Amino acid sequence: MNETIAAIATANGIGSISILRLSGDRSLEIALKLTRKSNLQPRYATLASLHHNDGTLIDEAIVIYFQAPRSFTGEEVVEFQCHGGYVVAESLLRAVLHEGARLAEPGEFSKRAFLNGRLDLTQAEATAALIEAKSDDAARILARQMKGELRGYIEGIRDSLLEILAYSEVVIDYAEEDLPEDVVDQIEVKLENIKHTLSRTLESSRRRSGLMQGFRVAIIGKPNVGKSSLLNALLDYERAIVSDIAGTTRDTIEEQVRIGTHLIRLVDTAGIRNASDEIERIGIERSIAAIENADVVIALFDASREIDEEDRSIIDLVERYRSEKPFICIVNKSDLPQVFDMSSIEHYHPIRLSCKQDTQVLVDTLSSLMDHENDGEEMMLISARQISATEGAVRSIDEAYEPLRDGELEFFSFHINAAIRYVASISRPYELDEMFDRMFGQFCLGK
Ligand SMILES: Nc1nc2c(c(=O)[nH]1)N(C=O)[C@@H](CNc1ccc(C(=O)N[C@@H](CCC(=O)O)C(=O)O)cc1)CN2
Ligand SMILES: Nc1nc2c(ncn2[C@@H]2O[C@H](COP(=O)(O)OP(=O)(O)OP(=O)(O)O)[C@@H](O)[C@H]2O)c(=O)[nH]1
Ligand SMILES: [K+]
Ligand SMILES: [Mg+2]
Repeated sequence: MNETIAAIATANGIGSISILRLSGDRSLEIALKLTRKSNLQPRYATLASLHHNDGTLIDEAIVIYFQAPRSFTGEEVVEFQCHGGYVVAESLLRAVLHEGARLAEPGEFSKRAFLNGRLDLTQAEATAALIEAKSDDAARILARQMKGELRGYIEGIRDSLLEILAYSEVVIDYAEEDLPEDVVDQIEVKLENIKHTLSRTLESSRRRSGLMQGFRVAIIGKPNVGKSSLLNALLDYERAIVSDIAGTTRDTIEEQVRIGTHLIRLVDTAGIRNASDEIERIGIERSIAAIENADVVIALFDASREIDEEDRSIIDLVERYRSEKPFICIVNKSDLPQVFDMSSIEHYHPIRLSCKQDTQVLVDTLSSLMDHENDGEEMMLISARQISATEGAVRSIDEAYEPLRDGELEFFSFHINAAIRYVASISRPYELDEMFDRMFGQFCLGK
């Protein structure tokens, strides 16, 4: 008999309804006691009065019984939908604890669902992330992963690697001779495909990492072009200090803002200046760091001043990095007399605007750029854990080629085994049995 766990599943605070969940062997028994009913029909919403042991009425609530294994955790589950607020659900919780349930640890319902094979780790991670998602884009991908999209992808790769490993193990154990040349070629092609798939996933996950935490948009430009003014305009409040003194912003400022359905992390940097002294040099380095850490870069120029050396060092940076990431060139202060020579940046398709008046044109540009970034339906890894495991798998596959060609199948198996473990760790642990099932199932070795 396992322990029956209980928790209030809804947020703490005033709301019309709260849900309390029970999971474990004694869930039904406890529910029957509180409802004073003789039975609860599985998966039916039943209106019932709930009572404490001493007969005090707790609430009138909706009760739903999920009979094992057809429940979220795979165990016996009962849900109570009671009245909200601070008191009722707490009182109900005390009642179920009194009947022998214990308070669940954080994540314990999901842990049980995982241990009972209802969820794999990608689904558990996606569920946790979905609850914290900050944008529609992230939520869309996470909802699909919660339903098993990434799980299916990982299982497919695990299966292909397992097939290769099982084959290698059979040859090691039972074949007298080396692998024929064409078989080596075939295995190599299969490995190459797997590696290619994983590498593409890694690449697109890194490229689109902004989806989860918000796209980082860095604003660079020489002093006084209006970087902080632009940040404030996009945020719609006076976050950064703005003044006509060059070098007002000394440290990097970062703030989140929603643009359309997207979440953006805006980064205001110190103005880039020619490296005449130590402090200014640090300013340049900070801007380069900002570019390198950004998903999108806004390069800002000042329409009311002549183009100068400082602008040129910005243009140099645009030129240097623009093949690596999207740049948006903005010529600010369009409300003032226009002095800036546009021809020097014409081929970057600059946008003219005034931070003092209207930044909508930039908002639209950013919005369509983000829409475009999210187009890809490629598989996406959502955590550092998943990424490092995938990198490990690619590394292990790389190390497997040489022993395969040299006919050293023990070493080959060793590396494929490592690759499987890496891939498996993303979803659910690998068990040796799976390989044996493959080996004996597929190759009919005796009976
Ligand atoms: N009231 C309530 N709402 C909820 C949840 C919950 O646990 N309770 N969920 C909690 O996260 C989410 C829904 N996820 C769920 C996933 C599986 C099962 C479930 O009973 N699965 C069974 C039966 C499947 C079926 O009948 O189609 C199973 O997998 O065997 C329930 C909820 C969001 N909304
Ligand atoms: N007329 C006009 N003035 C602007 C506009 N945008 C910014 N300014 C002014 O330009 C000056 C510099 O603005 P900041 O936002 O501090 O410029 P910055 O690029 O952050 O400057 P540093 O942090 O010193 O590098 C301030 O006096 C702003 O009021 C604009 O669109 N039109
Ligand atoms: K300034
Ligand atoms: Mg500033």
